[in-house]
Amino acid sequence: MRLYGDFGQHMPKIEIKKFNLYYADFHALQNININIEEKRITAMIGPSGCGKSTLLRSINRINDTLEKVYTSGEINISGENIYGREIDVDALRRNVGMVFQRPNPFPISIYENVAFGLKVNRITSNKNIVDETVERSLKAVLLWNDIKDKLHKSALNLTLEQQQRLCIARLIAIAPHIILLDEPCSSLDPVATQKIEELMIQLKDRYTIVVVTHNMQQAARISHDTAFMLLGELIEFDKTEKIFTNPSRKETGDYVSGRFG
Ligand SMILES: Nc1ncnc2c1ncn2[C@@H]1O[C@H](COP(=O)(O)OP(=O)(O)OP(=O)(O)O)[C@@H](O)[C@H]1O
Repeated sequence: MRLYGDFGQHMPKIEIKKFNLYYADFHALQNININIEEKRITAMIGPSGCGKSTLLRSINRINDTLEKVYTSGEINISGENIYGREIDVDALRRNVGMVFQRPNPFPISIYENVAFGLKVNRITSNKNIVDETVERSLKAVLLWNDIKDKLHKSALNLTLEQQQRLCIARLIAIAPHIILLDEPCSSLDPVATQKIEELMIQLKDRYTIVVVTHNMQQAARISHDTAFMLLGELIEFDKTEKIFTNPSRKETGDYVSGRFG
C-alpha cells in the first residue's frame, strides 16, 4: 500500500494525514492517510455509506457547513493544512472546486453562470476579461461550439450533460487547482457519461481531479489511482490497475469483483 512518504521528487498535491471526522458521536472517517498526486485522477470507491463523499467533502471543508461535525488530523494542500487556524475557507473553496451528483446550474443565463464566480469572488468586473474567461472556460469543457450563440439563454434549457459541463466551466472560471467530483455521472445516460469521462481525462492535464464513483468500470477507465473505503476506513490505496487486477487486501478483491457492495 502506498501511503505518505516515498514520493521521490514529487510532493503530493493533497496529503491526508491521520484524518478523522465525526458527525456528532458517529466516527465517519477513521484515521485516513492518503497522498493524492498532482494532475492525476484519483477515484474513491466503496459500498454505500463507507465515507467516500464525506472524505471528498473534507477536501474543501464543505462539511464545515453542517452542525456537529468534528475533525482531527490534517489535510495538506500544497503543503498547507487546510484545517489550520490561518486558513481562508473562501479562498480554499475557490482553489478546490466541487461538482455534485446532479448538475446544479443557477436559474440564470449560461453566460452569467460562468461569470458568477468572478463577480462574487470580486476577481474582476472588467467586461473584456469576463467575456474572455467565459469563452475560455466553456471551451475547456467543450461546450463553447454548441452554445456560443445562446449564451444569454437560461442554463436550465441545456441537457443534463451540458449542465454538468457548465458546472465544471463555472469552477474553471475561477482557476482552481483541484476539482472534486461527487458521482458526476450518476444522473446521466451512458452516452453523456462517456462524454463527461472524456472531459475528465482531458482536464487532468491541468487539474488534480478526485472523483467519487459507484461505477467501478468508470474508476477503472478513467483514474490513475484508486482508494477503496469500507465502513469509514481506507482499506487500500494504490494504482488503479493494481486495485482492479491484483489488490493487496482481500476485502478490495471481493468488492471489485462484485462479491459485495
Ligand atoms: N450530515 C450527516 N450527518 C450524520 N451522518 C452522516 C451525514 N452525512 C453522512 N453521514 C453518515 O456518514 C457515513 C458516510 O456517509 P457518506 O455519504 O460519506 O458515504 P458514501 O460512501 O459517500 O455513501 P454513498 O455512496 O451512499 O453516497 C454514512 O453512515 C452516513 O449515514
